[in-house]
Order: sequence, then C-alpha cells, then structure tokens
Amino acid sequence: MLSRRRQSCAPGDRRGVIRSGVLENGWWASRTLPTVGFMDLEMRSFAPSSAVLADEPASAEFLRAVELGFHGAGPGEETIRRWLADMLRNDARLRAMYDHDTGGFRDPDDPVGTFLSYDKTVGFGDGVLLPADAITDVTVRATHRRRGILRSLMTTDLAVAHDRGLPLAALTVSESGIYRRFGFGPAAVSHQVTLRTDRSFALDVPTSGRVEMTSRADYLAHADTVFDEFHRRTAGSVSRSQGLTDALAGVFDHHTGKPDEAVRHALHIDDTGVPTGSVTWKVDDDSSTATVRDFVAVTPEANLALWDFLGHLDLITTVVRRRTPVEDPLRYALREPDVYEVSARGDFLWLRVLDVARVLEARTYLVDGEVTLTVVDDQGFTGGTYRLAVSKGAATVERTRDADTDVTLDVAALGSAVLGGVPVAALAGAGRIHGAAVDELARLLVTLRAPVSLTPF
Ligand SMILES: CC(=O)SCCNC(=O)CCNC(=O)[C@H](O)C(C)(C)COP(=O)(O)OP(=O)(O)OC[C@H]1O[C@@H](n2cnc3c(N)ncnc32)[C@H](O)[C@@H]1OP(=O)(O)O
Repeated sequence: MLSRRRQSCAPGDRRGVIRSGVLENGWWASRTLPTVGFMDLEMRSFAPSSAVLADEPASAEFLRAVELGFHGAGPGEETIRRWLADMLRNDARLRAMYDHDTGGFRDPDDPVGTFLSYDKTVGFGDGVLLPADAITDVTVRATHRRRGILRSLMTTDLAVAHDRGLPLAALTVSESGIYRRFGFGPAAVSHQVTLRTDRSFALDVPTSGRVEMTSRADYLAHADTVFDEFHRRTAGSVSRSQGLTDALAGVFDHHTGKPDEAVRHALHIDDTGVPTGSVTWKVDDDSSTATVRDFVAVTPEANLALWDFLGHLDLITTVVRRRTPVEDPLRYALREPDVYEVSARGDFLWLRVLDVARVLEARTYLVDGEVTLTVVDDQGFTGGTYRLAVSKGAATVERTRDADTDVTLDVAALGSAVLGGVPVAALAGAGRIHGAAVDELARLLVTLRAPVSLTPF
C-alpha cells in the first residue's frame, strides 16, 4: 500500500525544512532536512505496472527527467518504451520528488528529483551471490540542487532496503565526492586501458580456444550464459538486466531506439566448445580506434584470446576498453608491455553495507583469526560492535557488548574493504580504520584476487 503525502516549506522561510515521508509496506519515513528557497515538495514512490508508454506518464516523465539531469539529448520514445519494459521486468522502484511551487512556469508533474532502485545480486566469489539494493538514475533538477533532495530520496531508499532485509546497497558514481556521507565506500576499482595495436602489438604466450565474429542474434544467444558464469565466479560482479545486455550489444541506440548497426560482436569458445567470453565494440569515426562496449571473460584464456583478437583487427591502431579489471593479465602476456596504457582509473563499484554479519559471513577467507570491530554508521543501520571469528575459511559474526574493540571503522570503509578491493592498510593510512588490530584485520580480509565489476548501472 502506497500513500502519498505532500509536504511543504513555508514561502519566505529561507532556512525552512522539507519533511518528506512515504508509507511503503508499512514503513514510514519522516526526515527533517535543512534547505533554502521556496519549495512545495512531494516525494512519490511508485513502480510501473505496464510497458505501454501511454499508460505510464509518470514513469515516462521520470525517464525524461533523468536525461535532463545528465544533460542528455533526450531519449526517443522507443528508448523510453524499452527502459520502461526493463523497469517492469526488474521490479524497479521509482522515487521522484515534485515541486508544486512552479510559479506557473513548469509542469508540476515533471519531477525535480529522480531516484531508481531495484534488486540485483553482488557476487562474493565461489558462487555466492548476495542480494543488493542497486541504485541508479539519481538526478536533481539544476534549479533544485543542494537543497537536500538527494539526501531525502537516498535516506528513504536505504531505510526501505534495510527494512526489507537487504544486506547491501550498490551504485556507480558520476562524481566521487557524493556518496561516502551515505555510507558507501569504493569497493571495486577499474581501469580504462588504451592499447596500441600497431605492429608492436603481439602476445608472446599462446592463446587457446577460438574466437568467432557473430551476428547480433548469435551473440545474444550466448551472452547471458557467459555473463552469468562470470558473475557466479567473480567477487564484485553485479547482475545485469536484459536492457543493459541489449544496450551494450547495440540492440538499440540510446537516442533513436533503433538497432545500432555499427556494433560488432564476437565470442570466445574454449577447447571443449563452451562459450567462455564475449565482446562487443564499435569503430570510431576516425576508423582507426575500436572502442570496446562490453568485454566479459570467464577464464584467463578467454581474456587473452579476446584481447589478441581485438589487437589484430586490421586498420585499427588503438583499442580503448573501459571497465578493465585492475589485475588484467594482458600486460604480462605482451611482447612489448608498453603498448598497454592505463589511461584512466576509477572507483567503479561502491558498496554500502546494511547488514555487517551477513556481508562478512558471505565471503571466504584465506586465513583464520578473530577480531572485534566497531562499525560507525551515522545513519544508524549497522552501527555497533561485532566479533568476527574465522575458522577454516568461513566467518561467524556476532554482535557483542564487549567494550574491548580491536578495530574501529566507519561503514563506508567496511564497504571498501569487504571484498578486498581497497587494502585495509590503505584505509588505515587514510585514517578511516584504526585500532590495535588493524594488521590482524588486514590479514583476515586479504583476497586472492581484486574484485571486478563489469556492470555499468
Ligand atoms: C548513483 C547515480 O545515479 S550517480 C549520478 C548522480 N547524478 C548526477 O551526477 C547528475 C547531476 N547532478 C545532480 O543531479 C545533483 O547535483 C545530485 C543528484 C548529484 C545531488 O543532488 P542534490 O539534491 O543537490 O544533493 P543534496 O542537496 O541532497 O546534497 C546532499 C549532500 O551531498 C552533497 N553533494 C551533493 N552533490 C554533490 C557533489 N556533486 N559533490 C560533492 N558533494 C555533493 C551536498 O553538499 C550535501 O552534503 P551534506 O548534506 O553532507 O552537507
């Protein structure tokens, strides 16, 4: 049951308040937030119930507002219809803020704030997948920024996720300075790689399996299976929606909604005949740069073979790949490693722990040991002291009233450290983790591989 309540701040009140509230599955949130200006705000939470655009004007306006927030040229009707269908398939939760004080210059049904979340899974490696509140499409109209609208939407969404028992929230960021205050920490780093593929490009190790360039349809027949296997095996991986797979494969162009015929497709098939890698790319207008749109390798063999294939495309002298794992083995397989340049680095996946015990118990450990952690959580979801005991690679985590804390960290630092994406020593050096047992925690949280996410959302 969803109820809508309208709140306002009094005209003329230059230090007024927004009181935002929403009743959802019995949950009531009410927040008082500092703000300025004249606003008559209402937060609505809703979900599309149809993929027919005409039946879903609020969802369509929501998507148009998202495009406005990201300075886009505006998605065409066909794109909106596709995203609507995807939201429907994925039980998206839309939260939008409306300002009814339009002065007569704006449609009051155009959202001034948007926020979308849906349930995904985050891989913890070895087949372990934890449910997560995946947050995206966060925008606030340029005229309404820095008045607490994002804070209001985020606080509501996280509280609902926590109440629903989700152990994690996840997002990718447009700017890195925004989300730590809400308990998110950068958890999986990724690189943009610029590969010089002139005559100096060559591997000096053999590759295995075969690479086939395919039609879009043949590619799509295998892409999900390849990704699902990668996701199952990989800590840090975030599950994908059909809409994302389709968009990366060029099934539709964001602006026109029509197929993007310039997108090319290839699969890697291993020596036993199983597809273990998939790649899509597009050649830029200069005809000499190939930009990778998607690159999924289940095995190191698939990774090398797909890179080798891209590196040998005739006429192409540069291959650019975003979302490259930080521990990409390619560099070490090259005859001349300096053709491989890390041209950008980004904190790609951010995690917000909502249930400390479930998250720490989900991963495996290389060493045994014990440590008592105090987690500081300004939003009150997870704060407290926990005893982490690891035996034979598995953790047991219990809340404790034990005053003897070994280590204190804020919840954002826990999000960064939990999958081994940011070393505990670096977080301690940054002053985000402290206490007598920092080294013991660092030893416990060490992982064999850095986490990897290949899912933009
Ligand atoms: C998960 C995603 O979707 S990532 C995409 C984020 N969206 C964009 O980048 C689109 C363009 N930007 C925007 O739409 C808006 O500026 C937003 C959504 C980033 C911020 O919305 P606002 O309503 O202005 O944020 P709000 O006023 O609630 O600010 C909350 C806090 O975040 C801080 N903050 C907001 N934006 C930024 C920013 N760009 N950089 C650093 N801090 C920021 C505020 O100072 C405030 O801090 P405080 O409460 O601790 O003092």
